Amino acid sequence: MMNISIPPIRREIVEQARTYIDELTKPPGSLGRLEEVAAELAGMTGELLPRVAPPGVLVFAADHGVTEEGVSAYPAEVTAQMVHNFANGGAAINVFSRQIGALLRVVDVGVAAPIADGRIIAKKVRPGTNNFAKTEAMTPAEAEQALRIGCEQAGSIIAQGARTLIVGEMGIGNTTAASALLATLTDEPLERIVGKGSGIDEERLQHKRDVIRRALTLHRPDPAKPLEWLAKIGGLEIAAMAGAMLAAAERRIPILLDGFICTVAALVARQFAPSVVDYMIAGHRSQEPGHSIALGLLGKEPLLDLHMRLGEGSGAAVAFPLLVSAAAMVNEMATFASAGVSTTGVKGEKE
Ligand SMILES: Cc1cc2ncn([C@H]3O[C@H](COP(=O)(O)O)[C@@H](O)[C@H]3O)c2cc1C
Ligand SMILES: O=C(O)c1cccnc1
Repeated sequence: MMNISIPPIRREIVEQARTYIDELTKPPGSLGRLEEVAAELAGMTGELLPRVAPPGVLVFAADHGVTEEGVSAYPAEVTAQMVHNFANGGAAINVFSRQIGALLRVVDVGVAAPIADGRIIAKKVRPGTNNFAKTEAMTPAEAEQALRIGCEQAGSIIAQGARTLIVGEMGIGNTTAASALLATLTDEPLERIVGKGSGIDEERLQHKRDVIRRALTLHRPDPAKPLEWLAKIGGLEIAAMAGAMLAAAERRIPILLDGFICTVAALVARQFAPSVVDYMIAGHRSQEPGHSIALGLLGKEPLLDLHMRLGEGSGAAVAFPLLVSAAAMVNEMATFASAGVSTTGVKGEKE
């Protein structure tokens, strides 16, 4: 098994940051959630004055055998087609990555079709998973290999200078895998967990739930055995995403979460090392209904709710400028003392 060692959050730095933030030239608490985010970033990085840029964006791509059950609005070929689109810079995550000055890498961990493009990192564990409605998606060894690839890619983008990690995905059918994983972590019924993903109609949605129900009955997956759990009903990109998050937390690098699939990958990471959650900030709330359930399990309140439902890391990338604002506030604002601003309000009216 993997050897994961995550340092604890620096609680004393969180406290120091809170005290310092109250000394900045503003009524205490008036920058709201940004103040909390700044203190959290300080505790994660161990720096009273944290820096979050540049962000590193890792997009992991893989295919899902379960697509043969007709669970997505799009054919499985779209995964490979979108990988080429990523290489050419034309996808949403390319646009938002450029906007935020991110280091962006796209990694093939299991696309079914051959990808021969020097701009895509070639780490194919296998060409897509098996249909988990019929058999195990992959072997535990393959799940572990994908996890390790995620770890390595995060380690390398961080070594390249990334100070925040955003993890995205591309994989037609992956809302089915993510929903199946989530269903084993909660008592919520499939009616509340499983959504329309890329946009299926009501009839196909019923079918998607049936497929997941069948798979859960077949495999009886146990999240307490995370590699087997991932192997039975997971996905290669989901495993790689979880691995990347674990590696970021090991290096005190804040993780900015994207939507449904990313948040389920965060829950997967937690099954390997619970304290990884301390290094996560939820970027946004996706429209996929299971996302709110997954966020609830993680205990995270998202920064944004823009009615997005894309994945790729897009929601996290759009939320990233809020981390920049939080860090800039502590790095650049004057204190009452340095600016010569009076801290004493009218008696009884301060705060
Ligand atoms: C063109 C296109 C671009 C995407 N980018 C992300 N996804 C998102 O949709 C897929 C999951 O939805 P489902 O489980 O319904 O297949 C994933 O690839 C996810 O990243 C896309 C989907 C499409 C069609
Ligand atoms: O929230 C997500 O990550 C998501 C939702 C729908 C389709 N693909 C991804």
